[in-house]
Amino acid sequence: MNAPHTEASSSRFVTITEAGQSLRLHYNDVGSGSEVVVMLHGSGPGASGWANFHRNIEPLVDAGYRVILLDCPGWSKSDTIVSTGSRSDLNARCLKAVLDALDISRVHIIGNSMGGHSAVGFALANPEMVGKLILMGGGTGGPSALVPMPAEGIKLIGALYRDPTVENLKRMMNVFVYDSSSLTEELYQQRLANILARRDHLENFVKSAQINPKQFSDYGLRLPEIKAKTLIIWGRDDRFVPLDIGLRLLWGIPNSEFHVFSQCGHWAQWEHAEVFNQMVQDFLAR
Ligand SMILES: O=C(O)/C=C/C(=O)/C=C/C=C(\O)C(=O)O
Repeated sequence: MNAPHTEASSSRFVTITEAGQSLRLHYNDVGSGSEVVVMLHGSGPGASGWANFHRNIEPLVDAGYRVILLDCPGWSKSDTIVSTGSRSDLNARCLKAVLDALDISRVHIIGNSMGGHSAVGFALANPEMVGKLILMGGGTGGPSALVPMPAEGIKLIGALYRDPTVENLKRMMNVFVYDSSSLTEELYQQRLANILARRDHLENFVKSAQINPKQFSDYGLRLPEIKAKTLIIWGRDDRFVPLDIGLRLLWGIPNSEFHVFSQCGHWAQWEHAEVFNQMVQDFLAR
């Protein structure tokens, strides 16, 4: 039996140029299939590709895919940045530069929250490079028709960025998932360590939001341009990016379908990992 892949054994760096500035970005590269799946993480403090998707990597690698988890600028071991424009477009440009550097011309993308916004930004800018899209709890910024914005979870993320204490982390994580009893002390400590390891990321996130509070583009009017088959997945109980944003994606993206988990918050790929993994494999294989 093969040894399981680890964060350390799959850890890689690549240097790209973004707006004339050199950026060293971290990614994990797992598996060796000819079809590539990129996973893009969310915007919470301490998030990373590995932290967001560790329950989803192995099944896809076992199914024959190469999985690339990009840590966006401003997260984890990637260089820090102040984002003054659209962070979704910034991440999309960085992903394009990374794929060019790795000589990869076509990918499927799984995006979680900010990662979903960035995946849509990438698909709009580089339609010929996208096979299929899987968007969870994200895909466009812009208003909810039902829930006052910013949603309660997003306000708690802001508080944690400004004041990174274990109390604020627990307050945020408590509304992050449907069943907070599934969150272990080990998970909290790991996440807090990730957060405190990069104070520069925290400061720059706060600075970015002060300069431009609308970090995530509203792609609403451009969604019909997306030709890629798209699977939209949401938690019914998402208190960060409300469910009706998923409906906006379904209305806008011509070739899309929508799956909603009950008893699920903002982390469908973690909270319902087994069903999620099977659904993703079936969708990619269709
Ligand atoms: O404000 C938005 O639209 C997006 C919010 C996020 O991307 C939040 C994501 C949080 C995580 O994925 C996390 O692991 O903390």
